[in-house]
Amino acid sequence: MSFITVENVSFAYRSGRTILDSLNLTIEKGRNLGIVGESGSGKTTLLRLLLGLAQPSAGRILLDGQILDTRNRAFMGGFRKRVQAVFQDPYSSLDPRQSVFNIVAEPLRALKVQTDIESAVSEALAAVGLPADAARRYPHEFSGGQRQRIAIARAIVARPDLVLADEIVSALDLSTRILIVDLLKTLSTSATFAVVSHDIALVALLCPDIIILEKGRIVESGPTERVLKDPAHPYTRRLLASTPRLPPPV
Ligand SMILES: Nc1ncnc2c1ncn2[C@@H]1O[C@H](COP(=O)(O)OP(=O)(O)OP(=O)(O)O)[C@@H](O)[C@H]1O
Repeated sequence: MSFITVENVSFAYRSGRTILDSLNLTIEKGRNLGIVGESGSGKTTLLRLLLGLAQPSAGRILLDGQILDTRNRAFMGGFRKRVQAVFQDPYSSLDPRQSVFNIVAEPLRALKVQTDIESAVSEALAAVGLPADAARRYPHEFSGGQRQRIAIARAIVARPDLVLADEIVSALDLSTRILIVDLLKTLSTSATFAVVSHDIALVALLCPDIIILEKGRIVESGPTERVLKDPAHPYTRRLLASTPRLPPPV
């Protein structure tokens, strides 16, 4: 069974315009999903729905067959432990007044996860390649790439099944991007990632499956290798044409 199922999901903000239009997709455990589309196509809005930060205007999202209902507090407690997120900007996403230990420990405390917090934080920091003494320091002492590692440590510390990653390397320089992509590849053995990006090349490195969003609609989806080799939709072809160089197939 799919871990996440999105069934006929539409979404409009209060202003009324439809932002997502009848989306259907599934996320299988162990198969990272790339979500690609131009600016404004609705990628972040879709992630907000998948995170339970907003409720679809129509349709439904299922987690292991159970409806994601943001008003169901009992369900949301378990859901938040299983689905975590990392956002684009490693500068604004970390509270500058909190130590790295407190930042990484936050989901464990908020979700009341029964675990040894000290060792869970050390394990998460080690998993993202940061030294143990990073825990005592503060975000401003770290580079952009290291901050993104801290944000990733926070996302994985409660051992979620799914991590939603929204343009998480776009604020970083090229060499740091490559290191973070390598890290996500390694972490993909223990969590599934849904990766939002403008960058098809990056998605190709990480995600066996892809959806292409245009103006809130999925215009193409399937195995990334197939979509890249033989794009069926003109919008996908345009996106591919604007990608300078593609890596070898996944
Ligand atoms: N809070 C909001 N109220 C009204 N409209 C919004 C709101 N947030 C986003 N939108 C609109 O929803 C559409 C989709 O935005 P979204 O951020 O999901 O796109 P995106 O594909 O993630 O874009 P980008 O790549 O630039 O981040 C845009 O037209 C945007 O203007």
